[in-house]
Amino acid sequence: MSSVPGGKPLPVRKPLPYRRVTVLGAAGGIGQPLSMLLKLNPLVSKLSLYDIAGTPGVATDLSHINTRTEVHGFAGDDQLKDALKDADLVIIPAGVPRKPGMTRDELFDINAGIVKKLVQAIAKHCPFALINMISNPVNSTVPIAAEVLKVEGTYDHTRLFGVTTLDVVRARTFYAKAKNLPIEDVDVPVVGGHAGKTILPLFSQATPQVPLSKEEVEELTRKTQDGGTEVVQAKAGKGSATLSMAYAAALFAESCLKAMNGEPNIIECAYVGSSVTDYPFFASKVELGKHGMVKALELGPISKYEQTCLDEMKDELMGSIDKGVAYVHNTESEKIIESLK
Ligand SMILES: NC(=O)c1ccc[n+]([C@@H]2O[C@H](COP(=O)([O-])OP(=O)(O)OC[C@H]3O[C@@H](n4cnc5c(N)ncnc54)[C@H](O)[C@@H]3O)[C@@H](O)[C@H]2O)c1
Ligand SMILES: O=C(O)C[C@H](O)C(=O)O
Repeated sequence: MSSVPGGKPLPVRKPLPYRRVTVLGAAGGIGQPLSMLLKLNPLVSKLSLYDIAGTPGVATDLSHINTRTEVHGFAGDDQLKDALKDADLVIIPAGVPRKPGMTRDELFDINAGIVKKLVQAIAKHCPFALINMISNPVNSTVPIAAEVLKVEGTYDHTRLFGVTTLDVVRARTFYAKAKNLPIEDVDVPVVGGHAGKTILPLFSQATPQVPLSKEEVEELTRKTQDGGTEVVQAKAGKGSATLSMAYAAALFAESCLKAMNGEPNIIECAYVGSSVTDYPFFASKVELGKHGMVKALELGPISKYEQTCLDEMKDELMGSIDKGVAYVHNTESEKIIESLK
């Protein structure tokens, strides 16, 4: 405590570490509300907002909010380098969203190129930053990012995360509602990946544990798996989940920052390179630390039904991973052939 002469002691706050967060795709449906939540987060000292256009406006708007976070807007290829400079954490919601009737995989052709280019820039300008990948199809965009980082020589699986927090947020909401539980006390791990049947909520490990019939488990699992599609249909051509996703991404980012700042026992579900299963990438609970993932946690005991779901996701999850890896290898080979012409 310090004090002014004759006055009350002034509280002395321990300064928070200086943390820089960059959002790539910040002018979009997720990017804008996510940037606002980050501007409200005292753990974020500097927020760099990047998009192909529109970010100076978003940044100026947010900069008038009286919180400690400094906000800067960057737009276009020429400013990508400055947007990434010294970033501790880069969040990527850049890319196109689904329309009704589409699968996430149908976004691959457009989003793969966007993600590749952005991750190449991260490798160059902030190689030690943690990456939170939101762009779909996450089951492929994370393997794409990993391969790009390998080509650039900066890959470390402990720094690359596919954001699957929205699946956890949905499973918590649906479970709490179905069983009339206090929602703030509820947790449900979600493992696998982030598309259709690769999304596997583990209700057998939900807390608090209340009995669920076979039908209830199947219904809650289906509802969680179809959560994204439900929003896409309700928005009827105007995009996919943006507000709940911004909330989920802000939660995950906050956990990354808390862990970076040395807070212990930070556990989140995320889609990461791990050896928890035979899949090279798999969503599971992970422990976060000062430099990213400390470890991916073992699955633990799961029910027979969950084991069947795990077995059934095999082709889809492996197919999406292989597709992402092949994309980088093919586009890199084409580049070499082109340069030899
Ligand atoms: N992981 C998840 O749980 C989850 C949840 C919801 C949405 N998503 C995905 O997030 C992505 C974004 O969704 P949205 O609703 O915000 O879409 P959107 O179209 O509203 O916004 C995307 C933004 O990305 C920008 N962009 C495009 N190319 C870019 C580039 N090269 N560099 C920087 N920015 C670029 C666009 O200009 C746009 O502002 C989609 O792929 C969507 O499927 C993932
Ligand atoms: O469903 C989508 O296309 C967006 C996102 O992956 C979601 O789960 O809401």
